[in-house]
Amino acid sequence: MTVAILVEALTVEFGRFRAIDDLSLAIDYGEVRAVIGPNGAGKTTLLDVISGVSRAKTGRILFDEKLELTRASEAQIARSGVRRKFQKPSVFEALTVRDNVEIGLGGAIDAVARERVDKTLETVGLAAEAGRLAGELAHGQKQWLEIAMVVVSEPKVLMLDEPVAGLTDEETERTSALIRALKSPERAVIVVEHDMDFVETVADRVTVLHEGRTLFEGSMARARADARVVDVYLGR
Ligand SMILES: Nc1ncnc2c1ncn2[C@@H]1O[C@H](COP(=O)(O)OP(=O)(O)OP(=O)(O)O)[C@@H](O)[C@H]1O
Repeated sequence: MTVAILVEALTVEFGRFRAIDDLSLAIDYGEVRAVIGPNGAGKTTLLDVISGVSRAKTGRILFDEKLELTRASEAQIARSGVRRKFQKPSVFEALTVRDNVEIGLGGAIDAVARERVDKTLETVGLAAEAGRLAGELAHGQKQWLEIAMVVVSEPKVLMLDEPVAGLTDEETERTSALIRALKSPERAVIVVEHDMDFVETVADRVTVLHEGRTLFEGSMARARADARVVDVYLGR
Protein backbone atom coordinates (compact mmCIF):
# COMPACT_ATOMS: atom_id res chain seq x y z
CA MET A 1 0.00 0.00 0.00
CA THR A 2 1.20 3.50 -0.78
CA VAL A 3 1.88 5.89 2.03
CA ALA A 4 -0.20 9.06 1.73
CA ILE A 5 1.64 11.13 4.34
CA LEU A 6 5.12 10.28 5.54
CA VAL A 7 6.41 12.45 8.37
CA GLU A 8 10.13 12.11 9.01
CA ALA A 9 12.01 13.53 11.99
CA LEU A 10 9.78 16.59 12.09
CA THR A 11 10.50 19.36 14.53
CA VAL A 12 8.42 22.53 14.87
CA GLU A 13 9.36 25.31 17.25
CA PHE A 14 7.63 28.49 18.35
CA GLY A 15 10.44 30.60 19.72
CA ARG A 16 12.21 28.31 22.15
CA PHE A 17 9.18 26.08 22.63
CA ARG A 18 9.22 22.78 20.75
CA ALA A 19 5.63 21.89 19.76
CA ILE A 20 6.64 18.92 17.56
CA ASP A 21 9.74 17.06 18.62
CA ASP A 22 11.51 14.76 16.14
CA LEU A 23 8.20 13.18 15.10
CA SER A 24 8.00 10.40 12.52
CA LEU A 25 4.82 8.69 11.34
CA ALA A 26 3.21 7.22 8.25
CA ILE A 27 -0.43 7.46 7.24
CA ASP A 28 -1.62 5.09 4.52
CA TYR A 29 -4.17 5.58 1.79
CA GLY A 30 -7.41 3.86 2.74
CA GLU A 31 -7.20 4.52 6.44
CA VAL A 32 -8.83 6.83 8.91
CA ARG A 33 -6.19 7.90 11.41
CA ALA A 34 -7.09 9.69 14.59
CA VAL A 35 -4.47 11.90 16.20
CA ILE A 36 -5.26 12.21 19.88
CA GLY A 37 -3.56 13.37 23.05
CA PRO A 38 -3.73 15.98 25.80
CA ASN A 39 -4.06 19.73 25.22
CA GLY A 40 -0.86 21.15 23.81
CA ALA A 41 0.40 17.76 22.57
CA GLY A 42 0.97 19.17 19.09
CA LYS A 43 -2.05 17.76 17.22
CA THR A 44 -3.20 20.98 15.58
CA THR A 45 0.40 21.99 14.94
CA LEU A 46 0.87 18.74 13.01
CA LEU A 47 -2.14 19.58 10.80
CA ASP A 48 -0.75 23.12 10.44
CA VAL A 49 2.59 21.93 9.05
CA ILE A 50 0.96 19.35 6.77
CA SER A 51 -1.23 22.10 5.32
CA GLY A 52 1.62 24.62 5.08
CA VAL A 53 0.21 27.05 7.64
CA SER A 54 3.14 26.53 10.03
CA ARG A 55 6.72 25.84 9.06
CA ALA A 56 8.97 23.03 10.21
CA LYS A 57 12.35 23.74 11.72
CA THR A 58 13.77 20.41 10.56
CA GLY A 59 12.49 17.17 9.03
CA ARG A 60 10.20 16.53 6.11
CA ILE A 61 6.68 15.53 5.15
CA LEU A 62 6.26 13.59 1.96
CA PHE A 63 2.81 13.49 0.34
CA ASP A 64 2.05 10.65 -2.07
CA GLU A 65 5.75 9.70 -2.00
CA LYS A 66 6.47 12.77 -4.16
CA LEU A 67 5.64 16.25 -2.87
CA GLU A 68 7.69 17.63 0.01
CA LEU A 69 5.07 19.57 1.94
CA THR A 70 7.46 21.45 4.23
CA ARG A 71 8.78 23.20 1.11
CA ALA A 72 5.44 23.76 -0.63
CA SER A 73 3.13 26.76 -0.30
CA GLU A 74 -0.31 26.51 1.27
CA ALA A 75 -1.89 26.95 -2.17
CA GLN A 76 0.29 24.27 -3.76
CA ILE A 77 -0.54 21.87 -0.97
CA ALA A 78 -4.28 22.45 -1.31
CA ARG A 79 -4.08 22.13 -5.10
CA SER A 80 -2.25 18.82 -4.80
CA GLY A 81 -5.25 17.38 -2.92
CA VAL A 82 -4.24 17.81 0.72
CA ARG A 83 -7.24 19.54 2.29
CA ARG A 84 -8.38 20.57 5.70
CA LYS A 85 -11.49 21.47 7.58
CA PHE A 86 -10.70 23.81 10.43
CA GLN A 87 -12.10 23.47 13.91
CA LYS A 88 -14.49 26.41 13.79
CA PRO A 89 -17.13 26.29 11.05
CA SER A 90 -16.53 29.11 8.59
CA VAL A 91 -19.25 28.81 6.00
CA PHE A 92 -20.57 31.77 4.03
CA GLU A 93 -23.77 32.38 5.98
CA ALA A 94 -25.43 34.71 3.45
CA LEU A 95 -25.05 32.20 0.60
CA THR A 96 -27.04 29.05 -0.02
CA VAL A 97 -25.78 25.64 0.96
CA ARG A 98 -25.25 24.78 -2.72
CA ASP A 99 -23.30 28.02 -3.37
CA ASN A 100 -21.02 27.21 -0.46
CA VAL A 101 -20.22 23.77 -1.86
CA GLU A 102 -19.60 25.28 -5.31
CA ILE A 103 -17.08 27.66 -3.72
CA GLY A 104 -15.27 24.63 -2.33
CA LEU A 105 -14.95 23.37 -5.89
CA GLY A 106 -13.59 26.61 -7.32
CA GLY A 107 -13.57 27.39 -11.01
CA ALA A 108 -16.44 27.30 -13.49
CA ILE A 109 -19.52 25.25 -12.71
CA ASP A 110 -20.28 23.01 -15.68
CA ALA A 111 -22.57 19.96 -15.81
CA VAL A 112 -19.86 17.67 -14.40
CA ALA A 113 -19.21 20.07 -11.53
CA ARG A 114 -22.92 20.38 -10.82
CA GLU A 115 -23.21 16.62 -10.59
CA ARG A 116 -20.28 16.50 -8.20
CA VAL A 117 -21.91 19.14 -6.00
CA ASP A 118 -25.18 17.14 -5.98
CA LYS A 119 -23.35 13.94 -5.09
CA THR A 120 -21.46 15.68 -2.28
CA LEU A 121 -24.64 17.24 -0.85
CA GLU A 122 -26.15 13.75 -0.90
CA THR A 123 -23.11 12.26 0.86
CA VAL A 124 -23.17 14.76 3.71
CA GLY A 125 -26.96 14.57 4.08
CA LEU A 126 -27.69 18.15 3.02
CA ALA A 127 -29.40 17.56 -0.35
CA ALA A 128 -32.76 18.70 1.05
CA GLU A 129 -31.14 21.91 2.36
CA ALA A 130 -29.36 22.86 -0.90
CA GLY A 131 -31.42 26.03 -1.45
CA ARG A 132 -31.38 27.25 2.16
CA LEU A 133 -29.06 29.95 3.43
CA ALA A 134 -26.09 28.47 5.22
CA GLY A 135 -26.69 30.86 8.11
CA GLU A 136 -29.99 29.10 8.87
CA LEU A 137 -28.37 25.71 9.42
CA ALA A 138 -27.93 24.05 12.81
CA HIS A 139 -24.37 23.84 14.18
CA GLY A 140 -24.02 20.19 13.14
CA GLN A 141 -25.27 20.90 9.64
CA LYS A 142 -22.72 23.72 9.31
CA GLN A 143 -19.99 21.26 10.21
CA TRP A 144 -21.24 18.88 7.49
CA LEU A 145 -21.46 21.73 5.01
CA GLU A 146 -17.88 22.61 5.71
CA ILE A 147 -16.87 19.00 5.25
CA ALA A 148 -18.78 19.10 1.93
CA MET A 149 -16.85 22.21 0.83
CA VAL A 150 -13.63 20.25 1.27
CA VAL A 151 -14.87 16.86 0.05
CA VAL A 152 -16.28 18.24 -3.23
CA SER A 153 -12.68 18.76 -4.40
CA GLU A 154 -12.13 15.00 -3.94
CA PRO A 155 -9.12 15.37 -1.63
CA LYS A 156 -6.51 12.63 -1.37
CA VAL A 157 -5.75 13.64 2.18
CA LEU A 158 -8.67 14.93 4.22
CA MET A 159 -7.89 16.51 7.59
CA LEU A 160 -10.65 17.20 10.10
CA ASP A 161 -9.91 19.19 13.24
CA GLU A 162 -12.39 18.39 16.03
CA PRO A 163 -15.32 17.56 13.73
CA VAL A 164 -17.72 16.70 16.57
CA ALA A 165 -16.89 19.47 19.07
CA GLY A 166 -20.17 20.95 20.30
CA LEU A 167 -22.37 18.46 18.43
CA THR A 168 -25.29 16.55 19.95
CA ASP A 169 -25.00 12.76 20.37
CA GLU A 170 -27.16 12.22 17.32
CA GLU A 171 -25.11 14.67 15.23
CA THR A 172 -21.94 12.95 16.43
CA GLU A 173 -23.28 9.57 15.29
CA ARG A 174 -24.15 10.99 11.89
CA THR A 175 -20.69 12.53 11.58
CA SER A 176 -19.18 9.16 12.39
CA ALA A 177 -21.23 7.52 9.61
CA LEU A 178 -20.22 10.32 7.24
CA ILE A 179 -16.52 9.88 7.92
CA ARG A 180 -16.80 6.14 7.38
CA ALA A 181 -18.54 6.88 4.08
CA LEU A 182 -15.66 9.19 3.07
CA LYS A 183 -13.14 6.40 3.56
CA SER A 184 -11.66 5.28 0.26
CA PRO A 185 -8.61 3.37 -1.01
CA GLU A 186 -7.55 6.59 -2.79
CA ARG A 187 -7.78 8.74 0.31
CA ALA A 188 -6.29 9.12 3.77
CA VAL A 189 -8.43 10.74 6.44
CA ILE A 190 -6.80 12.35 9.48
CA VAL A 191 -9.02 13.27 12.41
CA VAL A 192 -8.01 15.27 15.47
CA GLU A 193 -10.61 14.83 18.19
CA HIS A 194 -11.05 14.64 21.97
CA ASP A 195 -14.25 12.55 21.95
CA MET A 196 -12.80 9.07 22.42
CA ASP A 197 -16.05 7.15 21.90
CA PHE A 198 -16.39 8.90 18.55
CA VAL A 199 -12.75 8.16 17.71
CA GLU A 200 -13.32 4.49 18.43
CA THR A 201 -16.16 4.38 15.87
CA VAL A 202 -14.17 5.99 13.03
CA ALA A 203 -10.46 5.37 13.43
CA ASP A 204 -8.62 2.41 11.98
CA ARG A 205 -5.62 3.42 14.04
CA VAL A 206 -4.86 6.14 16.54
CA THR A 207 -1.63 8.03 17.09
CA VAL A 208 -1.34 9.36 20.61
CA LEU A 209 0.82 12.47 20.74
CA HIS A 210 2.39 13.72 23.94
CA GLU A 211 4.74 16.69 24.10
CA GLY A 212 5.20 16.61 20.34
CA ARG A 213 6.15 12.94 20.15
CA THR A 214 4.33 9.68 19.47
CA LEU A 215 3.48 7.94 22.71
CA PHE A 216 1.41 5.16 21.16
CA GLU A 217 0.19 3.94 17.80
CA GLY A 218 -2.42 1.23 17.28
CA SER A 219 -6.12 0.54 17.70
CA MET A 220 -8.25 2.68 20.01
CA ALA A 221 -9.07 -0.44 22.02
CA ARG A 222 -5.36 -1.02 22.66
CA ALA A 223 -4.79 2.67 23.39
CA ARG A 224 -7.40 2.45 26.14
CA ALA A 225 -5.50 -0.46 27.65
CA ASP A 226 -2.08 1.21 27.44
CA ALA A 227 -0.88 2.36 30.85
CA ARG A 228 1.16 5.30 29.47
CA VAL A 229 -1.80 6.57 27.41
CA VAL A 230 -4.10 6.30 30.43
CA ASP A 231 -1.52 8.11 32.52
CA VAL A 232 -0.99 11.14 30.27
CA TYR A 233 -4.41 11.42 28.65
CA LEU A 234 -7.29 8.99 29.03
CA GLY A 235 -7.13 8.76 32.81
CA ARG A 236 -7.46 12.53 33.24
N1 LIG B 1 1.63 29.99 16.70
C1 LIG B 1 2.05 29.57 17.89
N2 LIG B 1 2.89 30.31 18.64
C2 LIG B 1 3.32 29.89 19.83
N3 LIG B 1 2.98 28.73 20.39
C3 LIG B 1 2.14 27.94 19.71
C4 LIG B 1 1.62 28.31 18.43
N4 LIG B 1 0.81 27.30 18.00
C5 LIG B 1 0.81 26.37 18.96
N5 LIG B 1 1.62 26.74 19.98
C6 LIG B 1 1.88 25.95 21.20
O1 LIG B 1 2.30 24.67 20.80
C7 LIG B 1 1.75 23.67 21.66
C8 LIG B 1 1.01 22.67 20.83
O2 LIG B 1 -0.22 23.26 20.40
P1 LIG B 1 -1.30 22.49 19.54
O3 LIG B 1 -2.37 23.46 19.25
O4 LIG B 1 -0.65 21.80 18.40
O5 LIG B 1 -1.81 21.41 20.57
P2 LIG B 1 -3.03 20.43 20.44
O6 LIG B 1 -2.49 19.06 20.70
O7 LIG B 1 -3.73 20.63 19.16
O8 LIG B 1 -3.91 20.88 21.67
P3 LIG B 1 -5.52 21.04 21.82
O9 LIG B 1 -6.03 19.69 22.10
O10 LIG B 1 -5.62 21.95 23.03
O11 LIG B 1 -6.05 21.65 20.57
C9 LIG B 1 0.89 24.39 22.68
O12 LIG B 1 1.64 24.54 23.86
C10 LIG B 1 0.63 25.74 22.03
O13 LIG B 1 0.48 26.76 22.99
